[in-house]
Amino acid sequence: MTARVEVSGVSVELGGRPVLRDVSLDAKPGEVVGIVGPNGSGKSTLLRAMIGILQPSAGNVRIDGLDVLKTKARDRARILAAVLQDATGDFDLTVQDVVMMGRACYKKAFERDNDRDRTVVADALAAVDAGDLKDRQFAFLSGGERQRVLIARAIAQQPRVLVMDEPTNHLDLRHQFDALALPRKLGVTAVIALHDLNLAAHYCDQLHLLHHGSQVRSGTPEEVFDSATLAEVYGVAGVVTSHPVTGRPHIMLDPGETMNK
Ligand SMILES: Nc1ncnc2c1ncn2[C@@H]1O[C@H](COP(=O)(O)OP(=O)(O)OP(=O)(O)O)[C@@H](O)[C@H]1O
Repeated sequence: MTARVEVSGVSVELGGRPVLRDVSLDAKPGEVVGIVGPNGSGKSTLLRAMIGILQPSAGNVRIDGLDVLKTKARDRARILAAVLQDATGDFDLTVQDVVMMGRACYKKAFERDNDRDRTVVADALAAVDAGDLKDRQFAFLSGGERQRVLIARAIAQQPRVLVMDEPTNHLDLRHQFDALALPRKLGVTAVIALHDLNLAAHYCDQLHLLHHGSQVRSGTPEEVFDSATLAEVYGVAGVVTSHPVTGRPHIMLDPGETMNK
């Protein structure tokens, strides 16, 4: 099941300072939306505001018309799941237990896990190629293994919308591709913060480029990326070409030519 996501005029102040100003996006059901921008531009803040961890000073977030920020956490968790940056936690739990936490939003307090929960958890682990990790202690996993398990926990919520902050962190190449292909495979709408602009261009239907908390470009990858924008926002020299195999926009950077030289 999938959903429309509408972010309208969201602004956030942190420590008495505006860190996000008037950000809007509209994702049609099943779309993959990328949030890009340099360090500190407000990507994580936007995602945190979208999932109700941060209270925006203005604006609202709607999923199929439902005001996410006014929805009870438990109801919200059935609709929207998140994988946040380095939310590794030092759980003294097995991998299966951690992923089972994703089922909590469907249960009453102290309700036992049932066969359906176990099937959903096994499927979620298989979706991130982590089935063989299920009995391992979460705390002793490698960074990439942990990241995949946390993605599995989000999948186990069976959400309509998946919000992911740098999901490719710690992942090897194949698992990066798998993680970004996952929303389409599951048929959910996704909003994903990404640093790798080529991955963003490949996997996202629409991109929103943040700079100093403002939304400076929005549109398809073709519309958002050009040499002038790379120079202005990232301070790097590069050309935007077409990927010879996929035909998607592909950025070729000249690392020797940063604008800070
Ligand atoms: N609790 C806070 N109090 C004050 N300022 C904060 C707080 N949390 C974040 N900020 C600031 O808000 C700005 C946006 O941070 P945010 O984490 O959203 O950026 P980002 O685009 O996700 O960056 P990165 O690419 O480094 O992950 C930064 O300048 C950051 O220092």
